Amino acid sequence: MSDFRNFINGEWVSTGKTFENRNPVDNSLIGMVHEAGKAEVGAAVDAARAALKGPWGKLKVEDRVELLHAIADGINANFDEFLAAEMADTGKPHGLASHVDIPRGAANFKVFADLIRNVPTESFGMDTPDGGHAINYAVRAPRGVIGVVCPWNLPLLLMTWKVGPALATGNTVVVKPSEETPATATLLGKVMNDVGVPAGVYNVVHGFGPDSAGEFLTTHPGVDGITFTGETRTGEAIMRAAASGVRPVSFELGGKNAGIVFADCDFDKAVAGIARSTFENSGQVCLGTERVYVQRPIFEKFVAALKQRAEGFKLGDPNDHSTNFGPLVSQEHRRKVLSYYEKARAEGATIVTGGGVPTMPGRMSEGAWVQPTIWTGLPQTASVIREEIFGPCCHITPFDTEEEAVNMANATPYGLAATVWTQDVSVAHRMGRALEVGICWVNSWFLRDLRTSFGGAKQSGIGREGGVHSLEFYTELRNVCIKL
Ligand SMILES: NC(=O)C1=CN([C@@H]2O[C@H](COP(=O)(O)OP(=O)(O)OC[C@H]3O[C@@H](n4cnc5c(N)ncnc54)[C@H](O)[C@@H]3O)[C@@H](O)[C@H]2O)C=CC1
Ligand SMILES: O=C(O)/C=C/C=C(\O)C(=O)O
Repeated sequence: MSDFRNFINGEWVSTGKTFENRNPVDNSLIGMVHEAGKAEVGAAVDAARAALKGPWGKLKVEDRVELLHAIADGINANFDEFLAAEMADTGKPHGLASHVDIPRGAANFKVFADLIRNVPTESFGMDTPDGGHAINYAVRAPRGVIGVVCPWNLPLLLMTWKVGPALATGNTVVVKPSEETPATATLLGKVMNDVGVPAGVYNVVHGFGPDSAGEFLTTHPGVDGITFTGETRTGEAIMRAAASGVRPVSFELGGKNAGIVFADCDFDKAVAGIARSTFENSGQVCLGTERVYVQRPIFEKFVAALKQRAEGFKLGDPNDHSTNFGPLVSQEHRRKVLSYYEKARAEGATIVTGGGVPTMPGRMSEGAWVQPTIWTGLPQTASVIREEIFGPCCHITPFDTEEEAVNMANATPYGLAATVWTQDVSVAHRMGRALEVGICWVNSWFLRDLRTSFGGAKQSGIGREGGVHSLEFYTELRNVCIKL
C-alpha cells in the first residue's frame, strides 16, 4: 500500500492525519495520504521563499534551462511508474495516459525551457526634452512563490502546465494536488531531488479545499500569485482569498462547450471528432463537448452515427490495451453525473443511448462507472444543456442557420472552447470570430500547440497561459529607463 507524504524543502513530511486514496476502477485502496495542516503549508511556503534567495535564485538562465530538461528526462526515465500511478488514481485507460498525460507532463518542462532561452524583451529608444536621448528596456523578474492548485482530471498534465513555466521563469512553487489524485505530484518530488533541483523550489502539500491545505495555501500571505484549474465556484473562493494582499490569479475554470456540425462537413471525421470531444477521459476534460448542434439535413444520420460510436466503446480494466473507456474519478463524482442523467430523464429527454450504470464484471462492479450517454429533444433551458456535468454525455440539438448555431452556442456564462466541423473556409473563419471562447478548434479538437494562448473567456477563466502568454502571470515586467 502506498504512503503519499508531503514534499517540503526536499524532504518527505508525514502528518498525524491521513485520508484514503482509492482506485475508481474497483474502489480498491491505493494508499493513505498525509493531509497538510497550517503548519506544513506554512513550512512549504517558507521553504519556497528561502529557495528564491538561495542557489535557485542565483542560477544562470542556461543552467535553469538544463535543469528543466533534466526534469523532463527524469519523467521519461520513470515513465512506467508515472503511468501506473496516474492510471491507478484516475482509472484512465493505458492508451490515453501513455499517449497524452505522461508525455505532456515531460513536454510541459521542455517547451518552457526552450521559451525562456529564446524570449526577447522590448526596448525603446527615445528623444528627451533637453535634446538628448534615453533608452528603455524591459526586465522580467520572477513573481516569487506561486501557489499551484490542481484538479483531478489530468493530474500530471495540468500540474506541470503550471509548474513548467513557473520554474522556467525563476519562481518557486507550492503545489496542492487534488485530494483525488495525489500520486504523480508526489512522484515528481523524487525526480526533482534526483536531478538536483535545489530544496524548496518544488513543494507539494496534500489535502482538501476549504479548511484544509487548499484554503491554507491560497490564504497564506507569503504566496505571491495563485494559478488554479478547476470549478468556477472554487475559482470565486480562491479569488476572494487572493484579494487579501492584492495577489494576482491565473484561472482556467469550467466550461459548457459546444460542438457545431455543419451539413457540409466531412461526415465520418465529424462523428469521430465529436465522439472524442464528448467521451475522451470519460468526459472529464474541461475542453470537452456537452452541447452538440447539428445542421438539420444531417441531424438524424449524425445522431445514429454518434450512438453507434458511444455503444462501441470498450469499458474495462485500464491495463488491458484494448480498453478505451474508463470509470469516472470517484464515487462522489459518479453521484453528481448520475444526478444529471436523472435530471435529463425528469425534464423529458429522449435517451438515445446510455443514461445509467453499466454492468461491470467481478471487482469492477464496485467502481465509479457510468454509461456513455446521448440525449436529444430538450429545450435550451434544460439543466443538462446549461450546467457543467463533466461526464461522458451530450445533448444534440438541430439547427438551420449559422446565426442560430452561434446564438445557441454563445448562450452560456461559460466560454472555454468550441469545436466546429465544416469544409467551408469562410464559415470556419466566421465561427472563429463569432464564438465567445478562448479556444476554437475547426475540424479538430484538443489539438495543442503549446506556444499558443490557452484559457477561457467569460466565467471560464482569467488570463491566458501557454508560450509567451505564460510570462504575463509568472513574471513581473520592469521597465528600466536610462538617460544617456
Ligand atoms: N478542468 C476543469 O475545468 C475541472 C472542472 N471540474 C469540475 O468541478 C467539479 C468538482 O470537482 P472538484 O475536484 O471538487 O473541483 P474543485 O474546483 O472543487 O477542486 C479543484 C482543486 O481545488 C481545491 N479546492 C477546492 N476548494 C478550494 C478552496 N476553497 N480553496 C482552495 N482550494 C480549493 C481542491 O482541493 C482541488 O485541488 C467537477 O464535478 C467538475 O464539474 C473538476 C476538475 C477539473
Ligand atoms: O492541454 C492543456 O494544457 C489542458 C487541457 C485540459 C484542461 O485544461 C482541463 O481539462 O482542465
